[in-house]
Amino acid sequence: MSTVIKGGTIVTADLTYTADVKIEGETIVEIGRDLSGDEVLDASGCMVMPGGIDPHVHLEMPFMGTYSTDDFESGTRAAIAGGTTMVVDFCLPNPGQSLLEALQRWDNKAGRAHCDYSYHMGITWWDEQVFNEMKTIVEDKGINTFKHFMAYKGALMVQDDEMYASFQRCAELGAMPLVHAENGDVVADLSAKLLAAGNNGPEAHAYSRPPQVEGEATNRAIMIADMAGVPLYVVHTSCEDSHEAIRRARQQGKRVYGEPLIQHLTLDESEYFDKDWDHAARRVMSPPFRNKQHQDSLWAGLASGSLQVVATDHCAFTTDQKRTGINDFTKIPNGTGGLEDRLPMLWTYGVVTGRLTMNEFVAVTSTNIAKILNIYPKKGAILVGADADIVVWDPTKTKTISAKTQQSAIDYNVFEGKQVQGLPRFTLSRGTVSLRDGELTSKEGHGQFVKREPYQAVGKALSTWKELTAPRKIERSGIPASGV
Ligand SMILES: NC(=O)NCCC(=O)O
Ligand SMILES: [Zn+2]
Ligand SMILES: [Zn+2]
Repeated sequence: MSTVIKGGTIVTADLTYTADVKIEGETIVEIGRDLSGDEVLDASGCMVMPGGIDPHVHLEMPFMGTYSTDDFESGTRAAIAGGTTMVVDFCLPNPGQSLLEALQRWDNKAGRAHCDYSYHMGITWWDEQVFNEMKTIVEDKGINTFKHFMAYKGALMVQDDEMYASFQRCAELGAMPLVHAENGDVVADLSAKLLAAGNNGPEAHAYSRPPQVEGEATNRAIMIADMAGVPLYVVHTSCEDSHEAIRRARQQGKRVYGEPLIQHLTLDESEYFDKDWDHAARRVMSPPFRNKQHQDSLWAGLASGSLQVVATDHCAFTTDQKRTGINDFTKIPNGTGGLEDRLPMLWTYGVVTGRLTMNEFVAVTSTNIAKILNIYPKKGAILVGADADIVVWDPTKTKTISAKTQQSAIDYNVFEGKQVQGLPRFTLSRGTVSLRDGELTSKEGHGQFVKREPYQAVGKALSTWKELTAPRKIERSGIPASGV
């Protein structure tokens, strides 16, 4: 059975051209003019692009005494509806729990996925068992990224010595560390002071996490990664303070990547000042939304290449779950949704406004992260031999975002009322048409785990340089006799 996507404009991270795309089974087999096949999908007036890859989601995540409400079923259904064909979740062991045991738990949940998926493994505690299991995770389980939380003191947070040890282990294994970069000690202290002063509303969540806590932690993680000789990926980069650290590190030749979220690019801190408690609490996430200057910095980073990826950190809690923190902002579950809206929002606020080109759009929603995750060109590409993960994008199609029509299982949408221009006409997941003329046709359980190989090139370059520049003992002849 073959499918031909006909009459569209192929848009990749570096090329724009007119051609048809032929798919057999799960794979792109031909790109050219006047192709024929068993089924034809009309792409006239549309862009044919690699499906979106969201490298940062938390589906059914155990967090702050509850679980995020979107699971692998509803979350990946939302992904497909918005043109995203792969997500990367975070497997998070409980303190003291084996990484392999945690992985089993995540595998049990992910079997319901509508699109392909992978995991980052969380380093949430540290001892010899974790050190040993990291090797199995990389070499046998196909996971080459390890996440470290520098915030959430008393829960997921790791200390600097643990982070340094884990980063060195990543270097040995050809893996890459990720960081949630906020200074958790400062956040805890600011939170306690705000609460003691009676400042218990959702706006205090933002006050407790100023840009400095993110800038400091980003700098610290970058320096620790440099000393360990590993590349570093900084998740949810929300402000200039963190972006500046990443930009500077890259100018110095360090392999550091930054990931703004669609929420931080398009929503600002005024959301927390809303008189409606629910409105403000629904937008509580870490880091919090920032002001316009920080947003401008993130947009500039995407255009100039100092920031590489736009994600969602989709971690959706219902209003009822948010109300756990009604008298204490530190108990409001942290997280917002966005999986269905990432591509339409970025197209509308990025491409339609001229902040990004179409090719840059593809780069930051798909191709760059495929390269960073070491799955390119299987994913993130319109090339012969690549997986047929494709979005046929209609730039004239519009809608008003509303919780009433969304796939996500929660009862609101942080982008409620936003008019978007640019939506998928078709979404194909490994050759299967999963969204047809805007209607979902995807199947629960279609998604497969994507194995990721260790990093060869960057790992080798960094370890070679590290070895060349390592401190060496100076051999001396004629050492003077001791003066004693
Ligand atoms: N971001 C957020 O507030 N919740 C999800 C967990 C995390 O990424 O920190
Ligand atoms: Zn985080
Ligand atoms: Zn996250």
